Amino acid sequence: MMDLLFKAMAKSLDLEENSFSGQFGDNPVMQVRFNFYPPCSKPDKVLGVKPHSDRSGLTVLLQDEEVEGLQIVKDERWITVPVIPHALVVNLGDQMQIMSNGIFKSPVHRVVTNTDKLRISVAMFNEAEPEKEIGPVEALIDDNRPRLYRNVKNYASFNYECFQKGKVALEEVKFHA
Ligand SMILES: O=C(O)CCC(=O)C(=O)O
Ligand SMILES: [Fe+2]
Repeated sequence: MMDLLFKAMAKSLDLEENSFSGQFGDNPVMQVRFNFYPPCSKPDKVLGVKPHSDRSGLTVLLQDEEVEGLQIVKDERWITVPVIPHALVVNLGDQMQIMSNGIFKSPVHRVVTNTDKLRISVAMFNEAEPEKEIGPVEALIDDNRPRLYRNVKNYASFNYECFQKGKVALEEVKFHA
């Protein structure tokens, strides 16, 4: 399914259809994380997850059926992603932003807590095979749109290291001529 989606995304930019899907390699990784957010007496001071963009190519998220908490930045404000029963949230991650040379965006998001309800979510992260180098598709680099990112291996673990240190991974992989 992911493969089809990546092929469609490549076609939408007039690219050869394997431009993105080929970069995920023969053994792409699917990581699953179960998130558990207990009630919190100080939601104005404590976040469930601090602001980040996902390290994945693509994330599929099943939110709690009743409790909201996920927020994204839009027009410099935090907007709550509504809970829609039985619906999945599909989010693009950093690896797609890198491969598309910044055309597809990996949005910054966070999770807020609340005083009386616990919240759970399940996130699936589709990532390139770790040892495979990913980078901007050549056809998306030209004089009008210079290369934004360098090629990287093991981006998922690099992103996690940056997150722990309070650094923004996408900034750290910027290309400097
Ligand atoms: O719990 C959520 O709704 C989102 C969690 C999240 O952003 C993540 O696991 O990367
Ligand atoms: Fe996330």
